[in-house]
Amino acid sequence: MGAPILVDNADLAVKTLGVCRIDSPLLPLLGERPTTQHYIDESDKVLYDDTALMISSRGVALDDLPGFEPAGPRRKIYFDPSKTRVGIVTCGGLCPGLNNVIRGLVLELTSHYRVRRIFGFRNGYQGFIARYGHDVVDLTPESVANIDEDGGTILGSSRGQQDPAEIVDCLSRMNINILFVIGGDGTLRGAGQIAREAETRGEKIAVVGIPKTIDNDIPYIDQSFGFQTAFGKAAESIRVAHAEATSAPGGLGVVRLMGRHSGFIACYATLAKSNADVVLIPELPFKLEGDGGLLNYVRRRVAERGHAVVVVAEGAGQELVVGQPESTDASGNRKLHDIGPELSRRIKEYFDAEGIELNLKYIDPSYVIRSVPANPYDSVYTIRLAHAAVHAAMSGRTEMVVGRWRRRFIHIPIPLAISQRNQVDPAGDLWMSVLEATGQPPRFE
Ligand SMILES: Nc1ncnc2c1ncn2[C@@H]1O[C@H](COP(=O)(O)OP(=O)(O)OP(=O)(O)O)[C@@H](O)[C@H]1O
Ligand SMILES: O=P(O)(O)OC[C@H]1O[C@](O)(CO)[C@@H](O)[C@@H]1O
Repeated sequence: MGAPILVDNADLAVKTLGVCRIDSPLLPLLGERPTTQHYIDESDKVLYDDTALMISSRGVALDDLPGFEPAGPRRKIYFDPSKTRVGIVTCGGLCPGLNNVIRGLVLELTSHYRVRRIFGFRNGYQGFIARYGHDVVDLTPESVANIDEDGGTILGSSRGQQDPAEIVDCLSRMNINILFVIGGDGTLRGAGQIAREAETRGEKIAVVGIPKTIDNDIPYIDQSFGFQTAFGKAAESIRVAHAEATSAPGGLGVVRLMGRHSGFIACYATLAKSNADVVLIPELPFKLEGDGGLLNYVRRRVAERGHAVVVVAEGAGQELVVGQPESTDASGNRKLHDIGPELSRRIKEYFDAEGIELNLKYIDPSYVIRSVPANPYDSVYTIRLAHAAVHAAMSGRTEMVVGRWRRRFIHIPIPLAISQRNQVDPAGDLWMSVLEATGQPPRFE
C-alpha cells in the first residue's frame, strides 16, 4: 500500500472548509438556482493532472471545460479519514462494471485515505428503509478483492421510489459522512434529493454519484462505464444473426438491442461488426410501408444479397406497436412496447403477401449484454472513476457526479447530469458512420 498523499491536516480542513456544492456557470443558464457555498480556496488545487498535459498537447484549450472542475486528489480534505463512515449503494438496472466501482471505492478509501468503516446498503434505495429488512454489509478490501470477476452487483439493486427524508434519517442514525450512489438518471435524481435534504437539516453528508447506464445517455460524459462491454457483447448477436441469415435462402436476422431513448448500443454494436444492413434507433422515426419504407428496402436487400440483418433498438418504432397496454415500472419509467417481435411479424406478413421466401431468425440478447463482467477497458475506466469519486467526496464535495468528458475526469453537478439526455445526433458523424457501414438510406419515409 502506498503512503497517503494528504498534505494538510484533516482536522484543520474540517474547521476551514464546509461541504461544498459543485458550482457551474451553466446552471443559471439552465434555470437552476445558482449553487451556494464556495469554501474551496486557492490552495484547493488538484495535486496532479496528467490529462491536462495530454489535452494541451492535442491543442484543446483547458478552458474548453466551462464550469467543470477537474477531478483528482485535493491538497485539503474535508473529512477526517479516521472518523469517516461511508455508505455505498447501487440502484436501477444492471450494468457491466458495477462491482468494479464498488471494489475501486473500497480499495481507494482504505488504502489511500485509511478510511475504516464502509457500509454497503443492499438492494438500492430500499436498503436505507427499515421496513424492507435488508442487511447492511461491511465492505472491506478482503470482501471486495475479487468481485470484479463477476457481473451484476454484490449489493443488489432495485427500482421504486423511496422517501429521501427516510434515507437521510438512516444516514444520520448510522453517522454516515459520505454516500456513494451508483445508478442512472433516476438514481441521480434521488441522490440530488438526498443531498438537499441533508443540507436542509444542516447535516454534512457528501453525496457523490458514479453515473451508470449501458444506454450511454448521461450528458457531459464521453462514454458511460459498462457501455463498451455491453455493445461488445451485443455485437456478438449481430454476428450470430448474420451467420443465420447467410445460411438459409431468404435469410433475415432481426436483432433487438436495449436502448430506451438512445440508440448508441445499436450504432456501436453495428459498427463493431459491420455486417448489418439496417439499424433502427429511437432518435429516428421510420415508416414501414411505401417505396421508401423499411419493408420494401429489406425486400430489395434480401433480393440483392440473398440475406439481410436488421438491428432495432428497443425504443425505436414505438408508434408502430399498437394494442399493447401502457404501463410503468416501479420507478415510474414508461415500459416500452416490444418492437422486436412486432417488427418481425410485420416483415413476415409483408414477405408472405409478396410471395417471397423468408427465413427470419429473431435474436434478443436482452439482459445478456448488461449482466456480464466488465471488459479490460471498462475495468480501467471504473477504477479511475472510483478514484475520482473518492477524492471528490473526501474533499467535501456533494450533489455531484464524476465523469470523463473530452478525455478529462471532471466533477459534474447533479442538476447538470440530469438536465438532458445524450442521444445519437441524426446529423452527426456517428450516424453518418452507421449509414456508411450499412448502406441504408438516411431515413425510411
Ligand atoms: N424522479 C426521481 N426522483 C427521486 N428518486 C428517483 C426518481 N426516479 C428514480 N428515483 C430513485 O432511483 C432509483 C432508481 O431509479 P430507476 O429505476 O429509474 O433507475 P435508473 O437509476 O434511472 O437506472 P436505469 O438506467 O437502469 O433505469 C429508484 O429506486 C428510485 O428510488
Ligand atoms: O428490465 P429492467 O431491469 O427494468 O431494465 C431495462 C432497461 O434498462 C436499461 O438497460 C438501462 O437503462 C434499458 O436499456 C432497458 O430498457
